[in-house]
Amino acid sequence: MDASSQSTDTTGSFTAAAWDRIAPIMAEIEVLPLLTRLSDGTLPPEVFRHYILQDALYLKHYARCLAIVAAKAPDNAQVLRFLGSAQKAITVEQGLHAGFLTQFGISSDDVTSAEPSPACFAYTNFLLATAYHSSYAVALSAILPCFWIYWHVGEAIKNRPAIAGNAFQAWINTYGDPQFAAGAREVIALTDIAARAASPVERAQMTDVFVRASQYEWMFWDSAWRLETWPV
Ligand SMILES: Cc1ncc(CN)c(N)n1
Repeated sequence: MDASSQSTDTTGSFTAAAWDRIAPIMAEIEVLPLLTRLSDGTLPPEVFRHYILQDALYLKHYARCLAIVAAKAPDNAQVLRFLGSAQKAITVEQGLHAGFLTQFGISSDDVTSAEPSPACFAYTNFLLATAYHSSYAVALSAILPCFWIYWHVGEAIKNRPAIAGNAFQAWINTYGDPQFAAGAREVIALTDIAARAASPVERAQMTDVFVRASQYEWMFWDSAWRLETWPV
């Protein structure tokens, strides 16, 4: 599936070029065992438990990154648009997490006391550092893969034949939901607006952080599949 098949006309835009740049990463994401096994319902529960617990930690930091990016927006209209799409994404995902945490026997104490995996720690720290220290345009580009890649993956899995009794169906429904797609589309559009106002140097930084965040998306799923913990 390419960017345009998701009915966002990004032709010739910054985001279309950025999406092309991550094509090799997307090809690797599409064959990740965690996602293929989630899609056919055969993912071992301990892997999903690890993933969803790490994801709860991730989203806690991600929500703060979104707030920082919103605060950097150049005008009130963009602050409000960005906060709206961020709020939409967080609310949808919080609903999903609440259901899964219960389904997989994870308490709020487990979430509070959990240690981030190396991949989760690296990704969230990269996003927080970029949000704090970079311009609005660069920070926005760093947080975009989180929306866009999940939208892409959710859409691709949703379009496969549904497996009766798939324990992970709610995950597929959330990221395949038109509401999630709408939030992602808005952030893509805002990123293109920011890119048009950015200098060439800033646009190069935007591409760099977009690629780096996409690499971290791959690493996050891969690390959960390996039940990654700190080696020492
Ligand atoms: C690691 C990660 N990346 C992205 C998403 C989708 N917002 C997520 N839930 N978790």
